Amino acid sequence: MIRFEHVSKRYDGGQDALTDLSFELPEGDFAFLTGHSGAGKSTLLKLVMLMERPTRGQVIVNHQNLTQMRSGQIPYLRRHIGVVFQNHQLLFDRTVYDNVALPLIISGFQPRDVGRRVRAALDKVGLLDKEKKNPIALSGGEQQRVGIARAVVNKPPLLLADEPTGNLDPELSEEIMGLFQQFNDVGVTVLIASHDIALITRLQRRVFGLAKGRLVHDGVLRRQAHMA
Ligand SMILES: Nc1ncnc2c1ncn2[C@@H]1O[C@H](COP(=O)(O)OP(=O)(O)OP(=O)(O)O)[C@@H](O)[C@H]1O
Repeated sequence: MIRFEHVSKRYDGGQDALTDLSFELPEGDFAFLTGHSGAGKSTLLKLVMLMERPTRGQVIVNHQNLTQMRSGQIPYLRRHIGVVFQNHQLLFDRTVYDNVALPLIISGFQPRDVGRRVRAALDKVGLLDKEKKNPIALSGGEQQRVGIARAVVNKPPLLLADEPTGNLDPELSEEIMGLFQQFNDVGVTVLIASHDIALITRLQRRVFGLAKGRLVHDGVLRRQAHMA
């Protein structure tokens, strides 16, 4: 689903954010991306979404080589990628329903299909009864679940998340991870950037570790390693 081949990224006037990065995340996999602040996690996710372009190397997403993709094709690529952010970027002057509906309206869905899909997405994250509320009236965990519903409402085959549990306590973080696992169980490929080593170690999934823009770990983190 995602393949990086010798990818480097240098921002204008900056140092290398990523250096000679190669890895593959097959369709249907679930993996974490971890590393210190500034290691390059967000940059990697931005390259997958084509919010940034690599300085060198190839990025292949969903069978498409992004290096050759023209700007006009980017909205089509993004339609197949759901993204969840730490601060969930919800619109606080709209209802929960409107927030989740937004990607469908942008994609030109018919109103009848919008309603059906929005409710299906809210149902999956357990918020069907909150559709008329303003997100400001919801707890942090519920707001994050609205962000997840919005990310999956288009039924994307790939779900990316950048620190999705950054503001949540351990119990809510587990709940949110449980939701990502449910989407993975039905075939969605999931890649989550997170600092939360304790949570990542508990979940025993594949972990890509970045340090100073280089891949320094690829595999499940052993519990003993975390305890040491
Ligand atoms: N738009 C930008 N312009 C210049 N440099 C940038 C830009 N975005 C990121 N960087 C630099 O690239 C490096 C990697 O940043 P990135 O945000 O990808 O790291 P990160 O692992 O996501 O960090 P954090 O955990 O703090 O979010 C850092 O040195 C950062 O300062």
